[in-house]
Amino acid sequence: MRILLAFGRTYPARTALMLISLFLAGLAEGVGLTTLLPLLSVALGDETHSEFSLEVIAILQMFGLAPTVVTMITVMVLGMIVSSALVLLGNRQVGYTVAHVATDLRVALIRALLGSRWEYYLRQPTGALANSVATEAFRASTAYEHAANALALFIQAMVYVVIALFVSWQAAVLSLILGVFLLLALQRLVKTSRHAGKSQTRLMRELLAHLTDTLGSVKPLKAMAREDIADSLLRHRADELNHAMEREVMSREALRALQGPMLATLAAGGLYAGLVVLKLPLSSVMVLIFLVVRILSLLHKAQQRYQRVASQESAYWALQKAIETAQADAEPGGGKRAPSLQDAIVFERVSFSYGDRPILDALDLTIPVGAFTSLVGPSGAGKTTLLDLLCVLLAPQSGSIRVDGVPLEELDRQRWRRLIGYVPQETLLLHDSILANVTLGDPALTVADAERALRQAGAWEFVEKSPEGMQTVVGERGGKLSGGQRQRIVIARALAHRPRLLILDEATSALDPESEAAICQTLKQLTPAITVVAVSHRPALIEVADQVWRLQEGRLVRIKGPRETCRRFGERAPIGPEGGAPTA
Ligand SMILES: Nc1ncnc2c1ncn2[C@@H]1O[C@H](COP(=O)(O)OP(=O)(O)OP(=O)(O)O)[C@@H](O)[C@H]1O
Repeated sequence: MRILLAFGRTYPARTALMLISLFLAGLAEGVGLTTLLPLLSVALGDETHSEFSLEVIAILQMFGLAPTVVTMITVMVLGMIVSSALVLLGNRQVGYTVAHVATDLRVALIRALLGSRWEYYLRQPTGALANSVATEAFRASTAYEHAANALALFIQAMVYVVIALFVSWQAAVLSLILGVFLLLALQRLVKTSRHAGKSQTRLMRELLAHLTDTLGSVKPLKAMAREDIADSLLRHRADELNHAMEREVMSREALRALQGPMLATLAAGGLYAGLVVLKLPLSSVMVLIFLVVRILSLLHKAQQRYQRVASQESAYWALQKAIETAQADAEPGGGKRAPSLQDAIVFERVSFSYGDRPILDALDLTIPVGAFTSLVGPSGAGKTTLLDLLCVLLAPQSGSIRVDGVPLEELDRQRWRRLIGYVPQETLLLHDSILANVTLGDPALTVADAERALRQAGAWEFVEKSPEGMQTVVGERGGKLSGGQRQRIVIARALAHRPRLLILDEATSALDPESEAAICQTLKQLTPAITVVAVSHRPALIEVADQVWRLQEGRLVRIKGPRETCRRFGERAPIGPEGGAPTA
């Protein structure tokens, strides 16, 4: 029941209210039931009342109530009504907490992941994340529900034990011993469920991670008639998951099925012991049998709930671990200074490596504000890495990056990033309208902002012609649009919030030369209001650039850009040939 403690710490008020109402419910039921023995005693016409019956009758008389059958039935029914009302209150708390648990876990995981370092985020399979948000959060919340119910049933069983103690302590002790024996005998089935639950958690993560990857590459798989490979891999994992689920169902049903015969045997044994061995009056034996069977059945139900906890809780711990590891790898806090972007962004002897693999080697670069800077270089040279450093997604191992003389790490990171419009290599669109794809649901952006951005990106012509204009839905990953149209929408997205620094990573690779030339001219016109840094091999982006740098073997060589520009923007001595025709 570690999970209940964990939730108790997170939701102390709710948990306390739940426990108090469930305890009081058990107490109310117990008080109502105390009249059962004298009631039966009166109804069966016992000549001598048991000690317990006499005490109950004395208490009733103390409250001015005559110990008639009607009074005792009324007390019993009232006890049940109060108990049910309190159970409702307790269960309402459980229900509310369950809803909160799922939502809070989802939000905590998403926040932790979005706040984690870029390198950590890259290692997370998106399918596993989707699984955590959907299935694991749900299973974790049901684990809490079952744990709370198990506890409620256990409390109820203990109330009955206390009543049984008053009726006959021997019978109460006997039922407790039998109860513990029953629980221990069936503990193996709980263990099986726990193992099956753990396997389900692991397999579900793997399955969804694999499924997401496969769904992302359905087109080439279908085109090459290779979907059977994906199908068989998915089926293999699904079969394993099925097997784990079957094990869990089997142990759950076995536990449920064993309840009937075990309780019948114990009741028969109790009847025999009470009547023949202990020679108790029939009313006492009936009450005892009722109590023993009720205690055992409550304990058994508590165990069934506990079994469900055992099978579901692994999802909670897996989710909690995912949240904690993401939090442990959180982005270091940025600085407090407001970014200005008036003069230049300067890379000074910047070195970066992934593990022990060097990518950038004491690199120098000046990006003048208001200019159009292009970066070229062979695949894998580290161009995207350089852009990631600029967006503070990565941090250099040595050297410094300064914006108007202020080190990047001293700037307020969020404010710096808000100055950036970023167009990534992959044109990932949401399955939503063009408008939603441009604004990304940002309430600060208007339809007019989206239209302006679409015009700037050269997308307005085809958007206008689309049947529903900006409300046209682009399909899964933008599948209803051409590659070039998708790229233009992604460029519009980067321009919608009026960035001061536009970063383009192979942003025009899917465009035909004419469209590309047109967009490049538009992008060029954005300068000097916007500083543009573009990674590209395409002639058009190189032609419009004020300076072009080639990245090779971790160093930069300038291949275009007048010496005066460099001096004007305070750049150090150029490293390579300058002013020549683009050679990339
Ligand atoms: N997260 C990462 N972890 C480890 N290595 C990485 C990571 N990201 C990139 N690399 C490696 O670093 C090198 C530089 O990658 P980068 O994406 O910056 O190159 P690029 O010049 O942009 O290439 P391309 O033109 O093909 O996009 C590559 O060899 C790549 O394999």
